[in-house]
Parts: sequence; structure tokens; C-alpha cells
Amino acid sequence: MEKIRIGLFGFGKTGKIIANEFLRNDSFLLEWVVRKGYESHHKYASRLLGYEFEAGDIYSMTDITDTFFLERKVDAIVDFSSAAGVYEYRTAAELKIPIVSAISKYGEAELKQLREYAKSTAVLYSPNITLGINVLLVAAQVLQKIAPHADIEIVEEHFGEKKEVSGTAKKIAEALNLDAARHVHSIRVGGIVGNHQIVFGMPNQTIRLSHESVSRAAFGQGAIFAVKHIINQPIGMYHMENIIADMFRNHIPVY
Ligand SMILES: NC(=O)C1=CN([C@@H]2O[C@H](COP(=O)(O)OP(=O)(O)OC[C@H]3O[C@@H](n4cnc5c(N)ncnc54)[C@H](OP(=O)(O)O)[C@@H]3O)[C@@H](O)[C@H]2O)C=CC1
Ligand SMILES: O=C(O)C1=N[C@H](C(=O)O)C[C@H](O)C1
Repeated sequence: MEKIRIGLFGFGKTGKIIANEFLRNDSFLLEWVVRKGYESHHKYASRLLGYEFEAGDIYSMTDITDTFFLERKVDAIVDFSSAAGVYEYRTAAELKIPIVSAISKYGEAELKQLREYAKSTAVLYSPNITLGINVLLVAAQVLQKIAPHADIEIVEEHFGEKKEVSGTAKKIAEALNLDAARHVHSIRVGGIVGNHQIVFGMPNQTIRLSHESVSRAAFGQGAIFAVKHIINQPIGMYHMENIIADMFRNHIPVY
């Protein structure tokens, strides 16, 4: 069976792990990686990650010309770079290459650009691409409907250097119609990859829905799930929580 060819944006703390998850999965071929600078320029991501084979030719964003995506065909683009990365694959969208964006903090302009791409190709955007967080997101909205009077607070924990408030927590707050500035509480310690807890407080009981990304490989597994889904979809914008909500609908136990 033909391998699914991947073009990856970003080779940082998370991008390297994402690259590794695609490299170790026989269904995929990591064709190239694009990063901001020239570190490891034209080396192979596979070699840098300890593999004996050559895959994932590393480019800089400055290498992207109008013919880049024509000359280096992929079946999907996966973006773990930065918000600015979204402007670099316009011609890929025009070529109808599906796009999975995992950027957690977009401004309005970048989000608008991503929505523009969804008029030409299939785009999946997820500020937290783990299956677990998206199950939590759907479950929390169901629970809020079941217990509409519960007090709700969101706690997010990340590694000490993370500057911005968790995009995941903001998305959870938005889904629950909560003011993120008041209801999201951030903890920055050590090397925590990403933990999120939604606390539902009621007079006689507390319900806590929580998710812990133990390893950044969880994001790679989510990206793999997202690519396998998106490459078979028609043009449009997709989100992980919609896919998970459909799975809830199809699997809810009937007593
Ligand atoms: N959706 C999800 O589940 C998750 C999302 N994320 C998000 O992924 C993104 C990356 O996170 P992380 O790896 O920790 O960040 P890092 O800062 O460690 O890495 C960023 C990478 O992107 C590259 N880069 C930055 N700007 C551009 C650009 N304009 N074009 C191409 N490459 C670029 C950098 O290149 P260089 O190496 O040359 O500097 C670097 O390789 C963040 O938005 C983060 O929030 C992270 C984890 C999970
Ligand atoms: O920066 C990260 O690492 C992460 N960012 C995302 C966020 O801000 O929600 C997702 C994940 O928690 C890790």
C-alpha cells in the first residue's frame, strides 16, 4: 500500500517528536521538514533522530518558493511551527494539499488565513491534537448540560518556559462559555508537557475531568489520527472535537 507522504512544519520541542512518530509508522513517509532557521539545513530528520535511513529533508522557511510544493509533493502538511508558519503554505492549499494545523495560539489574521485555505482544501485545526483532550472537551460540554448550575474552573499546567496561557484551556473555556481570563488558572513548573483539569463544583459533590499529556508523542499520535482522517475529506474546515463528538454519538451506550 502507498505510504502517506508528510511535509512537516516545525522541528522544535514538539516537531522533533512529531517527526519521530511519523518516521516510526510504516503507513507514512516523512518527505521534508521546514523550520525557521538554517540549523541542520538539508540534513535528514531521520538521521538526526537516530535512524539508519534517510527521510525528512530539512529546509528553511526561506527555501519555500512558488514551486516548492509542486516539486516536493506530499499528501498532507502538518504544522507544529508557529502562528506565522500559516502564511508559508498558501500555494500548497491552492494545490489542494490537506493541512493539519496544531498551532495553539493564532491571532485573528492567521485564523482568517487558515479559513481561506479551507475554501481550497481540507484543513483540520486543533490547538490540542491529542485524542484525550478532545474527548474531555466533548465530555465537559455534555456534563455542563447535565449539571448547568455547577461552578466550573479550569486548571492548566505546563513546562516552566511556556509563556502564553494554554490554547487548549482557552478553547475549553470558550466551549463552556466561560471567560478564560477569570476561569483559567495556569501553573508553570518544571518540564510538564501539558495537563488540563476541568473542575465542576456542586454543593455535595465535585466532578473533575482531567487529561495529562505524559509525552509529546501523544501529539504525534493525534497528528497521525488527524492526517488519516483529513486526507479522505472534501474541502472544508475540520476540528478534532467534531470527529470525537461523532464518535460519542456512534458509541454512546444505550441502556
Ligand atoms: N496542538 C497541539 O496538540 C500542540 C501544539 N503545540 C504547538 O506547536 C507549536 C510548536 O511548539 P514547540 O515545538 O514547543 O515550539 P518550539 O519553539 O520548540 O519549536 C518551534 C519550531 O517551529 C519552527 N518555526 C518557527 N516559526 C516558523 C516559521 N515561520 N516557519 C517555519 N518554521 C518555523 C522553529 O524553527 P527553528 O528550529 O529554526 O527555530 C522550530 O523548529 C506551538 O504553537 C505550540 O503551542 C505544541 C504541542 C501540542
Ligand atoms: O506549548 C505546548 O507544548 C503546548 N501547547 C498547547 C496549548 O497551549 O494548549 C497544547 C499542549 O498543551 C502543549
